[in-house]
Amino acid sequence: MAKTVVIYHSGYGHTARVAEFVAQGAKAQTIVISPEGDISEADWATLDAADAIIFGSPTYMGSVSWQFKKFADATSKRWFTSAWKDKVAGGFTISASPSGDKLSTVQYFITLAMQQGMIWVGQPLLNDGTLNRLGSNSGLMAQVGPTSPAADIPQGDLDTAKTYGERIAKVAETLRG
Ligand SMILES: Cc1cc2nc3c(=O)[nH]c(=O)nc-3n(C[C@H](O)[C@H](O)[C@H](O)COP(=O)(O)O)c2cc1C
Repeated sequence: MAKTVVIYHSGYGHTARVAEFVAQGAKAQTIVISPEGDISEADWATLDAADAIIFGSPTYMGSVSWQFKKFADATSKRWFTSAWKDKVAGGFTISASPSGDKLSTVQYFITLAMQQGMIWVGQPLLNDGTLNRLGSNSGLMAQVGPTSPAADIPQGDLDTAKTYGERIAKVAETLRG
């Protein structure tokens, strides 16, 4: 079975809740980027051994959090040896505003994946008002108001997250052959 890993940073628990559902769908192991923007050597080894990596970050000021960016910069060591080439990639974000410039965050994930020679998987679900409510096809987006706790993230967004995880795991399995 293909090995899928979800790696994310979450400042206040919202991204963590979405990550839970993505990981459930993908039957993935999760790695949490610390408040200092770090992961352990064992976590790096887990990522290196993965067939698929799914990136997650809240949208902060129209991009990934600085902790996620610190992790992304640290992946440059993998870039030098094309170590992550041909791994499957995906990404998810959450923000408070309906748009909130989440697309910039997803596009950053795509750039990171392309720099690493990975194979990006988008979000093909049509917006039916519940699933893919936000109508994002580039990657997974969720949204909940600025004063709402993670428990208030709409179930449709979480179901979409699960479906996205399932899709990435399926693509990874297919490519693995
Ligand atoms: C520093 C900071 C910057 C933020 N910038 C944005 C933003 O650009 N757009 C937006 O819609 N929400 C923004 N938010 C709201 C967060 O995206 C939102 O609360 C998200 O659910 C937080 O996820 P987390 O709990 O995983 O950190 C910002 C929040 C913080 C703390």
